[in-house]
Amino acid sequence: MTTSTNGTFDRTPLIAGNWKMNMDHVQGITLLQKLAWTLEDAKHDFTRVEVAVFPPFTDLRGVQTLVAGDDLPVVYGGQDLSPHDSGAYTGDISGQFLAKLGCKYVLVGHSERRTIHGETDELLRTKVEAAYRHSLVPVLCVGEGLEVRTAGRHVEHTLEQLRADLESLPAGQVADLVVAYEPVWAIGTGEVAGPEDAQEMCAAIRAELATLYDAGTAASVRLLYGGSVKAANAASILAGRDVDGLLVGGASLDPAEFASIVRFEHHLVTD
Ligand SMILES: O=C(CO)COP(=O)(O)O
Repeated sequence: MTTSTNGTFDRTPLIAGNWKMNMDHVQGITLLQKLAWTLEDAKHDFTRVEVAVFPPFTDLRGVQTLVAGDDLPVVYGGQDLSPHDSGAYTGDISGQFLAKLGCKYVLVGHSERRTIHGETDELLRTKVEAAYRHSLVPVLCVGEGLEVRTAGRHVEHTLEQLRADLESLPAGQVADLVVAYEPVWAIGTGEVAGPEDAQEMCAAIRAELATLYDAGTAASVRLLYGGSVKAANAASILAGRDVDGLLVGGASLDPAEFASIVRFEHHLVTD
C-alpha cells in the first residue's frame, strides 16, 4: 500500500510540486522552508515518499543554497531545458546549468510548453536526450486534450506522444525515467481524472514501455498522475497499482496542502 510494487520491483512514490510561473526567488525560499518544517514536524520519512519541487529558473540558486545549507531531504528540478548545451540561444537554459545547480529532475513536454510554446514531439525527443546527457532525470509529461478524450482516443493519443518522445532512447536510460500523465482537461480546472482513469492510462503506458523495451525496464519507470490533485483526492489516485506518484500544480503552492499530499499514506489510514 505504501510503496507501489509489481512483485519484483519496488517503486518509491514521488510527489512533485510544479510551481509553474509562481513564486519569485524570495517567495520560493519561504514556501520551501515552510514545506520542510511541516514535513519535519510530521516526521515525514523521505526515503518512503520522495519529495521534489520544480521552481522557476530564477529560484533555483536560492533553492540549492537552502537545501544544501539546511541539509533538506527535498530534491528539485527545472521546468524545462534547452535541447542544446550552450551557445547563441537567447533566453534558453541548458541542462548543463541545471545539473550544476544540483537539479535531479527536469520537466519535459509539460502541456503548457506543448500548447503555449508549440513544442513538438520532435523537439521534445531532443530535450529528453539533452536531459540524459547532463545526468538529469526527465519527467516526461504526456496527456490528451478534451476533444481527444471525448472521442475516446485518449490512450492511443498519449501512447503516440510517448513513442515519439522516447524514440531511439536506449533501455538503460529509460529505466530511471519518470512519465507524468497529465490530461490537459484536468489541469488547473478542478476537473480531476478519476482514480480509474489515472490507473487505466498508467497501466497502458507501462504496457507500452514493456513492448518498446522489456518488462523489467517498464516495471522500473515511475508513472505520475497530474491534474487538479489535492490532499482530498491524492490517496485514492495513488491506490492504483501503476500510479507511482503525483505532479501537483496549484496545490503545491500551499505548503500545508502539499505536505498533506506528500503524507497521503496517513490519509489511507485515517480517512
Ligand atoms: O499541470 C499540472 C502540474 O504540472 C497540474 O496543475 P494543477 O494541479 O494546478 O491542475
